[in-house]
Amino acid sequence: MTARLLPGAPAAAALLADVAARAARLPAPPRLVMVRLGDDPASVSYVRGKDRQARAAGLESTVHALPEATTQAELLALIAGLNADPAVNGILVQLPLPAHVSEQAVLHAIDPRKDVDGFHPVNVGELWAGRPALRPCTPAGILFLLDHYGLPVVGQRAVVVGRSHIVGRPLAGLLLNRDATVTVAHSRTPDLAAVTREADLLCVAVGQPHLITPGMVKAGATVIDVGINRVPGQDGGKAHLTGDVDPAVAEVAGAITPVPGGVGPMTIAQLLANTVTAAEMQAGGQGTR
Ligand SMILES: NC(=O)C1=CN([C@@H]2O[C@H](COP(=O)(O)OP(=O)(O)OC[C@H]3O[C@@H](n4cnc5c(N)ncnc54)[C@H](OP(=O)(O)O)[C@@H]3O)[C@@H](O)[C@H]2O)C=CC1
Ligand SMILES: Nc1nc(=O)c2c([nH]1)NC[C@@H]1CN(c3ccc(C(=O)N[C@@H](CCC(=O)O)C(=O)O)cc3)C=[N+]21
Repeated sequence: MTARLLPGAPAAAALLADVAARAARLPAPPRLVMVRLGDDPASVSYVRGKDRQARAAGLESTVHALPEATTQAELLALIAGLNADPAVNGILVQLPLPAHVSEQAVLHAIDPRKDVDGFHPVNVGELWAGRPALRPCTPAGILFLLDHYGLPVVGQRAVVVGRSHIVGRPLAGLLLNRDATVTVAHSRTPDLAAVTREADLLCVAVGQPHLITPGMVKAGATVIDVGINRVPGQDGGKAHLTGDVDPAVAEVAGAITPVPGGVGPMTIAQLLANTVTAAEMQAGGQGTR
């Protein structure tokens, strides 16, 4: 059997159509402001992609590209200004930050109502309490993708490999809120294969190329590959992106997301959806999901 492929593009297009329709109903186009420090090529490229897609969806987007040497106090002052500006609906500070800036201090400083990454402790708490709030983009995008393809979540044995604050933990929370039975595995999990083989729904967010091999996957399972690993080309060929899941897993799984072109596009679409949700909330509507 070869697994059904789950490309992100059609699901992202469906989400973006909804984003554009909701944005058009607001009194003014929602405004997203992104901040990045330094010139890490991956960060530059991600922020550029988000900026371009935001404009394409009818949102306003501003990027503050600050020098690597920006102090924490300067960054906090910028965030305070954005928090106070009623024309700004969503604020994203691209991670990772340089070592001299405390990620925690920055994430705590963003107004939770403008926190389109869903990383502020208030939004983290609301997620784990199962209450509406802004949700982290990659996990929320994964749930949208599963729903788009009609894949079940309720009652599924879900295994999340990875427990980061940006993917693994919030994904586990969202799956739990949707009535999956959730296990979270990590680098200290003994016999990872025994755990992953239990999964009907296996989500992998580790950052190790091809960590998950066919023998670690239950026949027919749905496999969500979050990993984005840049591997050097062979014999001077071009570098390319590959996931945390060995492509041979497609011979065992029932359905699988590609890398690139799987979860990545969902993350960006969900960021724009969160920006519209934030604008709706600030306009006094309900709008959290
Ligand atoms: N497609 C998308 O939109 C996005 C993709 N990514 C990609 O997803 C991957 C993960 O990102 P992120 O969550 O930020 O990564 P982190 O490095 O923050 O976390 C990695 C997690 O994997 C665990 N881990 C490491 N090695 C193993 C192992 N051998 N077995 C089991 N668990 C292991 C770690 O465990 P421990 O906690 O014990 O150290 C940790 O919890 C990366 O490739 C990243 O580029 C990230 C964000 C968005
Ligand atoms: N505050 C903050 N919020 C984030 O959401 C955030 C962050 N910081 N720091 C880095 C990670 C990573 N991340 C990705 C988003 C899109 C793709 C994506 O679109 N990937 C394409 C490929 C892109 C390429 O070609 O490089 C794909 O998978 O098809 C990947 C990774 C968001 N992150």
